[in-house]
Amino acid sequence: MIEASHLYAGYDTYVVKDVSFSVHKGEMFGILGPNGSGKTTLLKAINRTISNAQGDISIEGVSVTSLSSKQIAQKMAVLPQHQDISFSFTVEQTVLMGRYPYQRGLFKQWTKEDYELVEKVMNQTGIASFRHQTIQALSGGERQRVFLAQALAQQPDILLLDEPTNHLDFSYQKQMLDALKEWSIQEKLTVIAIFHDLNLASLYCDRLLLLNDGTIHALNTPEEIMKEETLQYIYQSTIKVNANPHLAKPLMHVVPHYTDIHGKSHIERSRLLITDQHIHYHSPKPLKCYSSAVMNAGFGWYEDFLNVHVDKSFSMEDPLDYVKAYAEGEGMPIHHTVGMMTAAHLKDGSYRYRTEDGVTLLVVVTAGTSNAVDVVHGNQHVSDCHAGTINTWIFVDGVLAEEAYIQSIMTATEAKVRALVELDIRDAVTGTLATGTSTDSTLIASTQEGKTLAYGGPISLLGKMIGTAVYEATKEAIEQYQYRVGNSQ
Ligand SMILES: Nc1ncnc2c1ncn2[C@@H]1O[C@H](COP(=O)(O)OP(=O)(O)OP(=O)(O)O)[C@@H](O)[C@H]1O
Repeated sequence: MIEASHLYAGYDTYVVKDVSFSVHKGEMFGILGPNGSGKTTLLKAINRTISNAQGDISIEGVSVTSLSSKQIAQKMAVLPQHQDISFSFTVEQTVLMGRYPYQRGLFKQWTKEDYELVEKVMNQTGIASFRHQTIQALSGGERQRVFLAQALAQQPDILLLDEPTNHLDFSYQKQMLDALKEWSIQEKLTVIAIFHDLNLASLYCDRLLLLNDGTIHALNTPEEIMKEETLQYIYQSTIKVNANPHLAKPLMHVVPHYTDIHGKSHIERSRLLITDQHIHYHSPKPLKCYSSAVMNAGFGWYEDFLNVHVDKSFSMEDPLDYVKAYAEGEGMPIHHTVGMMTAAHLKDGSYRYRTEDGVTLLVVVTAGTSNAVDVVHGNQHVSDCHAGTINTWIFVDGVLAEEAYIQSIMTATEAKVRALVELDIRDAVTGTLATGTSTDSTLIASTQEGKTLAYGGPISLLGKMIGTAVYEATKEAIEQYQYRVGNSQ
């Protein structure tokens, strides 16, 4: 364990003021803070490379003031922010310098162990292939890795890093942090690193120290530190915090503030195209969409929304490939397009387009009810996917909160069920009232511009609009479907 108590450090005046903390063995500890908040000065104070410093640093209970500089170097290695490269040593020679703290005797020579260790760290940092090149002939990122190798060759218990991913491309940032994390877990290396990237710090560090104007503003786990209010206060900037979709970690993103040259986007009826083969809605700007579509389901931003007609006998083995190929054939880029499919006749589909109280809504429903299911008796059905389905699209001109997306889908589902019940649609297996079909799909997409819509429940403005529009459109689409089926018998 390394302990810093009541550290003061600076130049003409103290920049770091009364900073105390401890870092456990094998911990990965991040130091964050705005430019000029004192991060580098704090690192120098820990490493005792600043003259104007007060307070104590102890390693495993032993104060560093009682250790020689060689002893400190055996315990602690540093990767500074900027490296002096006025010399022209080769990569291998530079890494070997990390072994100086271990040299003994009058005739200082490198041992077999030194060379073996240097070989190991050069391989770990991916620099062995250019071992004979001079350090000056390397790129900024390559040099960064050479100096990391040098620090590792020191075999320290504690590694201090000032912006270790500076100069590194995306792939090497990940490689370096993965390696540091691995060493901290496997070899109990204690890592204390300065970060500017909030996401990398949160992903890799066990705890974070947030420095502001030379003092500790917060010291806690990434989950506790990464609060929107804290970050906005410290960085004086709008930073949004969401859940990382892959890990139980916060995900930070800046919200840019500039005038969009494309202007505002609106939901417009004229952008909806209905043919026998497909229904297509195109938005000139991406809409924030949440869907259970075949192609590009989940949350995302999309410009094209596609509902493709397939024959009732369509084999459901590979619906995604089919929708992808169809979208590409129509010139709709896959990464821009949400795609669904249905066996319903698209011309029987129904839509509602209306504006109320500054909010515009477009609802599009296609319906076939041959696979109608009573959700209460789903267990009496065999698991089999058919293309007869009710697809519900909801487009909103407004700023929807995340809960409004979920509530809107609940409201739309309740409105759909109401239409099915009123039309006495029955589950063919159980004979009971159906609540949907076996493969219904829904999407809700919003411009995220205009009026803020915090809720989508049945008596909110948005919920009221969705409730009636989905009910009416579903009822009309099913009636048209029934009329067609009745006439074809
Ligand atoms: N050698 C120096 N002499 C005098 N003042 C200095 C020196 N180095 C840094 N400072 C001042 O100390 C303050 C803290 O600097 P420091 O480099 O510790 O901040 P930092 O948080 O690491 O900043 P950055 O994020 O920009 O790297 C700054 O106001 C800086 O101008």
